[in-house]
Amino acid sequence: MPIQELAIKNNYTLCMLACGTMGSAVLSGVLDSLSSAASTAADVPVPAKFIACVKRQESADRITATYGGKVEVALHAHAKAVAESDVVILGCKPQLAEEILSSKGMEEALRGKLLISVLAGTTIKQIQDIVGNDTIVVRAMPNTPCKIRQGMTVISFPTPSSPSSSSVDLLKLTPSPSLKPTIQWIFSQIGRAVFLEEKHLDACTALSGSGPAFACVMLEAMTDGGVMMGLPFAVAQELAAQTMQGAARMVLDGNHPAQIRNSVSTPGGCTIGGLLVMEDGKIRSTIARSIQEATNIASSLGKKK
Ligand SMILES: NC(=O)C1=CN([C@@H]2O[C@H](COP(=O)(O)OP(=O)(O)OC[C@H]3O[C@@H](n4cnc5c(N)ncnc54)[C@H](OP(=O)(O)O)[C@@H]3O)[C@@H](O)[C@H]2O)C=CC1
Ligand SMILES: O=C(O)[C@@H]1CCC=N1
Repeated sequence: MPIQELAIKNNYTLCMLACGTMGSAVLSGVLDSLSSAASTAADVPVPAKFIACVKRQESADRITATYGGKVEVALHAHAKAVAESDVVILGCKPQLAEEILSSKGMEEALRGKLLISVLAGTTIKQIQDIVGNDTIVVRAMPNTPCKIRQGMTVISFPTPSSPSSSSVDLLKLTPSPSLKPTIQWIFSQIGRAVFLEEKHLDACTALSGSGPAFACVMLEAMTDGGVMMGLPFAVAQELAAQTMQGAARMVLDGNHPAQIRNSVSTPGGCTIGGLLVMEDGKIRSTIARSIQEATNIASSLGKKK
């Protein structure tokens, strides 16, 4: 069967090849969704067995303590774990991808498999060049709220517009559209998932991948303001977090953020006073430029130093 026609069967084995912060977030969210009755769509393949690959004993112990018997841990025999799997999520640091993917037996183990890379700044072409033409490679950019099933993931398939490759023909390696529901199932169990062209992934890495960190700076600053004005810390933090969540949900429900801002701003009132101070501090360009800077850095993360 040509690799482009790869189809994943139900009750497949999912391997987290490097299961740190992001790998564990995805794993936790998927396991949580499987344990809730409403999660499983009738005709989409779902995983039934899970393997987590890590390097250090303390990480193996952490995974065993967190997931118990639901997840098998592979400490050294990573190629064997991959060989026993159908779908592999690569979750290592970008600079370790080459070492891990070209380790002994890995190319053979990955043959005929679906490899989903969550690595920042590392292109499908770069990964495909390491693993060869017998593995389907797609990219996904999730974020840490996947852990509580409130994540945002952007998924990219190889397409003719992906950066071109010298040694592999990505057009020939464009997987069958029938794989999309399988991949979308994983990431839509743990939040929202959208497909976008790979050329957008560095910006998505900055906006939604790094975004929880940016949002938390804003949240901490709002909390500090409340504490400064005499609120107990825990109360201030709860108010800040719930307020950010509420405003974000209104936007996701279709309200325009400018409209929300206007509706809160009573003429001559306290909100407009606070907003003007924010504008004096150039908060908008500071935040937008942070995304710009993070995008630029993301685009360089997969490059050899
Ligand atoms: N953190 C985030 O919010 C996001 C991260 N990403 C991407 O996810 C990837 C991982 O990031 P993150 O989870 O934060 O990193 P972590 O450092 O938390 O996890 C990296 C994992 O790699 C494992 N590892 C290291 N060497 C090997 C090896 N030789 N074989 C197998 N596993 C190995 C480590 O094992 P051990 O624990 O034993 O050391 C660790 O579990 C990065 O490429 C990043 O760009 C993408 C979106 C968001
Ligand atoms: O900071 C990083 O490089 C990774 C990618 C997105 C979030 N964390």
